[in-house]
Amino acid sequence: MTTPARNTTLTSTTPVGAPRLPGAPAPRVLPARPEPLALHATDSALIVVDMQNAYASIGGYVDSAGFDISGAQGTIANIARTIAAARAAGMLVVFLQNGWDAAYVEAGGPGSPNWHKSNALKTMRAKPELQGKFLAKGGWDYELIAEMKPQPGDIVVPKTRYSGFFNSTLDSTLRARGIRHLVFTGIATNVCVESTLRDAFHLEYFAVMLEDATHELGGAAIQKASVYNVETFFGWVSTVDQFCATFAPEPVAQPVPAEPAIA
Ligand SMILES: NC(=O)N/C=C\C(=O)O
Repeated sequence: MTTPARNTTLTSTTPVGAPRLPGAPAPRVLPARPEPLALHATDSALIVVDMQNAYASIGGYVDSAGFDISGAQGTIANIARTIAAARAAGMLVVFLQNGWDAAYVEAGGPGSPNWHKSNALKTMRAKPELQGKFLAKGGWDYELIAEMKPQPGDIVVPKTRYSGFFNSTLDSTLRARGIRHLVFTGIATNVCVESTLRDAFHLEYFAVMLEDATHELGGAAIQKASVYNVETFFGWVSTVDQFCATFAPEPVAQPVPAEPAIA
């Protein structure tokens, strides 16, 4: 089977974005593929997906289940930069946090596909000595990593399935604040990031993924496929540098000193 060629023909330089009221201030324009995105810090949210020990730390769930997260350190640094830029610009920061109650009632039993597909649950069933360790509320694995502790003004949304919109407060939290654009970062690109971003598309949000602030589960080809899906079907793709440059503080105009009077 051949990999489909990257669709490079349907690009444009005209920015797109949510409609604005007449008289609204000019938006910032984020360079993105396939088109630049016009957005304000105040009608946008940075979504940080599942930056928990389970997904980003050695000894956490995905590492223990055999996935390669050796590239996660670079992703962590890039997300930390993005969070700092978003907070400085006054953009809402939302942390998604994946997992279940300590008794795993929220995970579902054999009647739930989640019980069969969750590699956390499967790994714990295969190794009973790990039972209770992965993604259980109150445990280290469930915690957000040290580099990404929420600050006052940030919002944490717990979730029990891959999509952050499923059975959660995410949609109402965003709508109540007039948010129309979502900037996606986190782990994993091809699972919880893409699932949440796809649902965002169906709920009429303009979603952009910062490709170097995400990390895949499954290898480089999987990252490429997910980026292709987002860019071609569900949203837009940009980078951390482009995001930080777009939302950098605007230079403040300095008063011009008066000419000395000639005697
Ligand atoms: N956060 C994620 O992308 N999670 C992926 C797999 C899992 O939670 O089992």
